[in-house]
Amino acid sequence: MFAGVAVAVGVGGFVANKVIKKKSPPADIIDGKAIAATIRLEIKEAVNAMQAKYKKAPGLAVVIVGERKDSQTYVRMKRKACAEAGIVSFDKDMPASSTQEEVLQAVKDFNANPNVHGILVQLPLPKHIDEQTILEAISLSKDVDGFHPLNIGALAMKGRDPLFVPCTPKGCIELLDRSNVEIKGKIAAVVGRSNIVGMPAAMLLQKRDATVTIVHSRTPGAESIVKKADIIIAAAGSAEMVKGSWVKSGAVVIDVGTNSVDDATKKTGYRLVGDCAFEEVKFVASKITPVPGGVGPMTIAMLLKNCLEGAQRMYAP
Ligand SMILES: Nc1nc2c(c(=O)[nH]1)N[C@@H](CN(C=O)c1ccc(C(=O)N[C@@H](CCC(=O)O)C(=O)O)cc1)CN2
Repeated sequence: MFAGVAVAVGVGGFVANKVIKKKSPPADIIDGKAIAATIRLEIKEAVNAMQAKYKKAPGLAVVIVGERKDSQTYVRMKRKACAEAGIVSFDKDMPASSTQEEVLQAVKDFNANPNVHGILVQLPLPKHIDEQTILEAISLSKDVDGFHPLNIGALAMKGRDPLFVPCTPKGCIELLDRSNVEIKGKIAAVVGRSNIVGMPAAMLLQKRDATVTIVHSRTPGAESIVKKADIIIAAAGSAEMVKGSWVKSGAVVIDVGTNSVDDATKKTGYRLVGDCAFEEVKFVASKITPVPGGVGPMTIAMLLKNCLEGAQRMYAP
């Protein structure tokens, strides 16, 4: 943000009023990587305690269908995080040619396995498989992604709580809480309305007594709506869409986007950017998450947390 400051400037005995544009100091960075690391240690301790008490470790089934590079990276990260936390991962890697029946069977087998407390099917699935059918086949009590319609339905209802909350929106709220950002009574804008992030994030904010508007690709005057918000969750999947001019001075900005843009200066040929124009927004917001290193690591930490909670419910209901 630029604040206009009127100062008296003396030039050779002549004093004139001049407006100097002074840049606000940059926002505090909400370090999702560090917060996620702390949470993962907390989970590891809780897993050790569960081992000591029940002689059981939480088990997470991770199903991946196909060879998408990004999905393989995320699944590798999830399995590594499980191993570090003492959570046993049950791996099911299926070729892209797998039929819907075969994927359904994998889910049913994990539903029936008492050592599996959480089942995650990495999205997106190949086009010939109906995602919704697969997600609805996951046992409610093992739905660690929180994508089952009954879990989503409970999230939408006043006075009801789902068994599991989707990991990325849960991570956004955890980032706000651990950064001492008050949610109650605040105006919030969620940019994006996906089932995985935007819509559940809006419901979570509302459950915490924020007044929430969801802004999407068909919203007229999106900028002026976002500009009223004290808390912005940007989850549109559109690189650097939220500009500095969209953000109210002092707002808290949680950027969920991970968009890769070409960058010839990088060894990889690309770099990751969020849904916010970070270099502009950081001079307007009071707190902001970076990309990478903001919400992404929290998605995995929350997956572990959901799996632990699922196992705890089974052994100590
Ligand atoms: N079954 C699910 N599928 C998908 C989900 C999900 O929650 N459940 N979310 C996304 C992808 N995702 C997890 O699966 C995910 C995305 C990003 C990150 C992350 O840590 N990103 C890093 C950058 C990593 C990189 O360099 O590529 C960051 O932001 O710092 C973790 C998990 C879609 N599918």
